Amino acid sequence: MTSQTAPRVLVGHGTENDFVVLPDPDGRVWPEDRLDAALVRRLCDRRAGMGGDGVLRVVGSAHVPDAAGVLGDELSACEWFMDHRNADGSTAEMCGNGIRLFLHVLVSEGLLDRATCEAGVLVGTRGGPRRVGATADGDYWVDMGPAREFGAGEAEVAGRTFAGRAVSMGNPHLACLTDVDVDGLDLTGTPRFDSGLFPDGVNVELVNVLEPGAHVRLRVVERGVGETRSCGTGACAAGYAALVAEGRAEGTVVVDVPGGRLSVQVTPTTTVLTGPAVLVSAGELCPEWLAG
Ligand SMILES: N[C@@H](CCC[C@H](N)C(=O)O)C(=O)O
Repeated sequence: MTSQTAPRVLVGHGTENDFVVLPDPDGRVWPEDRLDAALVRRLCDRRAGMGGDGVLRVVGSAHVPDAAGVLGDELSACEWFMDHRNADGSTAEMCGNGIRLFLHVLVSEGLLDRATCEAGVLVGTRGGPRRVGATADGDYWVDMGPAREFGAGEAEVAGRTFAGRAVSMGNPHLACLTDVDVDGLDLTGTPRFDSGLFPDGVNVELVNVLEPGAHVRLRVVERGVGETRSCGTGACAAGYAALVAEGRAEGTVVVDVPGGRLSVQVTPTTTVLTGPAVLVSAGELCPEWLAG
């Protein structure tokens, strides 16, 4: 079979935020009109598809029509582009767990050598270029740039109202520090929020502080997905909010999520997220399923 009839597909996760990964180096396997929102929803379906919180297309930036617009002068510095889709088929500007898995896939698929990966590379995203690299112990880090706070807001979720900070990590977040035990919340519903503050929707983080400015527990309801077991950009927003609550502009915060543990290092100009990336399986999509 050729790649035209049976495209390669991988499944992996970062702290159990899981993704269907589609290698497409020269952009010929999954052009925009083929990988449309309906197919993304089918791929992410946990019963009738591969199953995942989203899709990551691994594509050369030169083959993404709108890459020049988001990467500007740095287009040529970003050989690769993380084309991220949420499970509902929508696109997002950034994905902190996904971009670590993206780098892991570049190496495992032989598209990037390990030494370059360890040194760190710029990857294009719809939120702009992000530097990503590997740690000596096999984890991955990504520099998201500074957390940008743009107001205060509220979300109604689990029958309660939570107040939080509106924070952009490239994508929008409402990071709510709360004394309500987040482990006891039913997060199956859709959060209500101020669409004036968040015209493009929002990811809602509910955060218990375990150690002020140093350690938090997080649950998250993601835009375009629902509750997930982890959100890397959400962890960054939560880490930033936990530090600001202590009057600090920098520090390192351990973020426990249902799917594991992440580390977030904040300075006024950078937010470095570190955590694992795990590949679970690799194979081919069945042409019969694709045609269905
Ligand atoms: N899980 C991701 C974020 C994915 C995008 C998000 N749902 C959005 O729409 O902004 C992460 O690890 O950051």
